Amino acid sequence: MAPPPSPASKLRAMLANEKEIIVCPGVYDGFTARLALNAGFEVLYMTGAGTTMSKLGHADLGIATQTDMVSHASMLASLSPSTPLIADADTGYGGPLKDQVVNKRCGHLKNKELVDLDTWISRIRAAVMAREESGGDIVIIARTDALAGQGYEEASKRLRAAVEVGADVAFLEGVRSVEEARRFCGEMSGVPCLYNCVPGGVSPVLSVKEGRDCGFRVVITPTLALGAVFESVSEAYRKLLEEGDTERDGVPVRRLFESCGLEESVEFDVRAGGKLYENGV
Ligand SMILES: C[C@](O)(C(=O)O)[C@H](CC(=O)O)C(=O)O
Repeated sequence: MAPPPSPASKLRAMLANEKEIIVCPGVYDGFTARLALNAGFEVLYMTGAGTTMSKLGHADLGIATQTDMVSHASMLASLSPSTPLIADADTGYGGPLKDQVVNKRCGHLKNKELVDLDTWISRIRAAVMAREESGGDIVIIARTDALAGQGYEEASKRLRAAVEVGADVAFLEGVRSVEEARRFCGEMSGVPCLYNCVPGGVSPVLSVKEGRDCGFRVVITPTLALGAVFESVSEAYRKLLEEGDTERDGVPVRRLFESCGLEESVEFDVRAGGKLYENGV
C-alpha cells in the first residue's frame, strides 16, 4: 500500500488547485489547535505572536527562541499528523525567513528594521537548501516587511527574488488597501499569495471571499483565537473577581476533555491491552 501523502504534499496539492483558497485559523496552543481541528479546518496556522504570548506571556517582540517555536510546532503537528501546519519561523533565528532584523516585532507595529535584500535572500536560500538536504517537501512561505518603510516596489522586488530562489508562497506583510492587495496578487503572476488578516493592524480586514476576489490563495488569521479568548476569559475572570460568579453554567469538564481526544486516548489504550480505562473514565 502506498504511504499516505505527507501534510506538506497535501498543502502543495491545495496550492496547485487555483480555484481553492486555503483558510488557516490561527492556533497558539494545543487546545486552540484541537478546537480548529474539531471545527473541520484542513490546514492550521501556528502564529508566532500567539506562541510567544501563550508560551512565554510576552508580546511579539522577538522574545521566543527557535527552540520555543520548534517544540510548539512539533506538538501542534502531532495532534493531527495528516493535517498541514503552517508554522511561523520568524526571522529564522540566524537563518531563514522574514526580512526583519533578528530582533523582530509584529508586522503591524511601527518602526520595523529590515536586513538588506542579499541577507534576506540568503535566509530563504538556506531554507530551500535545508529542504533539499532533508529530502522533504515543506512549503516555504517568504514574508517581507518592506512595504511599511521601503514601499511597494522594494517589497515586490524582494518577494520576486525570494520566489526565484525557491520560495513557494509570497507573503506581503502590512498590505495597506484592497487596491494594493489586488495589484500585488495580479503582479505576482501565478505565485500563490498569502493574506495576513489582523484586526486593528495596518491592513484591511478582508472576509475569505474578499481575499479570494483580490486573488489571494492563502488566508491566515493569527489573532482570531487570541481575540476570542481575550474577550471571553477577561469577562469570566472579571465576573469571578467582582461578582463571585463561578460559572454555574460553564462548559462541563468532560466536554472539555472530549474536545482534546479523551475518547480516542482511552480507546487506544484499551486496544493496546491496557487495563486502566477498560471500565471507562
Ligand atoms: C503573522 C505574525 O507574524 C504571527 O505571529 O502570526 C504576526 C501576527 C500579529 O502579530 O498580529 C505579524 O507579524 O503579523
